[in-house]
Amino acid sequence: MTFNLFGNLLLSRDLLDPESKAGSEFFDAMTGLMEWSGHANLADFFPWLRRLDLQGLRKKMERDLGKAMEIASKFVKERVEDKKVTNDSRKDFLDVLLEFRGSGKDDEPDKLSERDLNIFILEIFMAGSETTSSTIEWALTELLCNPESMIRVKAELARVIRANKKVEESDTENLPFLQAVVKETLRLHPPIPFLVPRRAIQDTDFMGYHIPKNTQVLVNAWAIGRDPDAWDDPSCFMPERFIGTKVDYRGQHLEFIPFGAGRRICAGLPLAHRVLHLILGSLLHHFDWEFEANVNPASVDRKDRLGITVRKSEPLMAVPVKSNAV
Ligand code: HEM
Repeated sequence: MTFNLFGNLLLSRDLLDPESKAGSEFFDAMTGLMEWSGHANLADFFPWLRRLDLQGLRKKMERDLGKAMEIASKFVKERVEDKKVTNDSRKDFLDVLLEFRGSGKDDEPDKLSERDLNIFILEIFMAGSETTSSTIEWALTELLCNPESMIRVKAELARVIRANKKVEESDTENLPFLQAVVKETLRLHPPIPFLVPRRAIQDTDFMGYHIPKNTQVLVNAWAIGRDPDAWDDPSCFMPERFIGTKVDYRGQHLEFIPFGAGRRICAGLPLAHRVLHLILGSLLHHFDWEFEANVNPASVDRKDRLGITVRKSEPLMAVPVKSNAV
């Protein structure tokens, strides 16, 4: 669902249209890219193995990256041709990239090269789609395992969203418990648990540790979100812990950094904030949810799977039932 959402936002394309061969090939190549780029690689521990590519990861990356770049490039070329013959005033993200004009001085180009355009497109899909869908999957899993929170969030939606109405972006500010559910999900299940790796640019002494120049440093946002010095009952799903506090994920509260903090904080945070509440709110408002037969809170799989993002190891199989509230 989020892949399709970004397809529409970036390219005005329905990428999961079963009729679209390019859409499904692009989806497969991007899914592969996300899988291989997050896979544990022996060469990271034993750099002399790099040339051998024992796990075949480089080969698979090159194959899927090549395919994804080729399809993205086709989408861009089609748009450039379309713009010559149509007078469509609608603007999506690709139009904005195509119309970008820089100073051409220092490091700023006068316009984006075809390669940069393709990389922008791939980066947004990689950074935005799995992170968002994994958060929604975990939120539903936690709510199904914690029926009191499920009842409370659905009651809030039924009260705030008028009958027969859809959830709108502008409703989010009136849904404090839904916001608390999203925060609590990201506290327990940050999709990028070690953020993006940093490299020390000089020898550094920090809190009694010596960090030599060029050391790769990982920030463990997962452990920070479960630190018992910062959180009561850290492993329990309790959205109400955020009610009445100002703690949020915009990089000001360092005990809670699922989007990172500082100058490299997630560039898509404002979009993710909107999309997460809109999708989760809509799914909860319009449907009641149940586990599939033979699954219950005690038996549901709660393991993580490592890729470029961390997501549920076994996909959640939940059953939607049309809600009586709407
Ligand atoms: C639940 C949703 C998301 C989460 C949890 C998330 C999390 C993150 C994290 C942890 C980082 C690295 C920050 C750091 O190392 O300090 C990051 C970077 C980034 N994210 Fe997100 N992200 C999400 C959604 C999105 C979306 C929807 C987009 C774009 C449409 C996006 C675009 C980016 C980009 C471009 C970067 C790189 C920024 C840079 O290096 O300057 N993200 N994100």
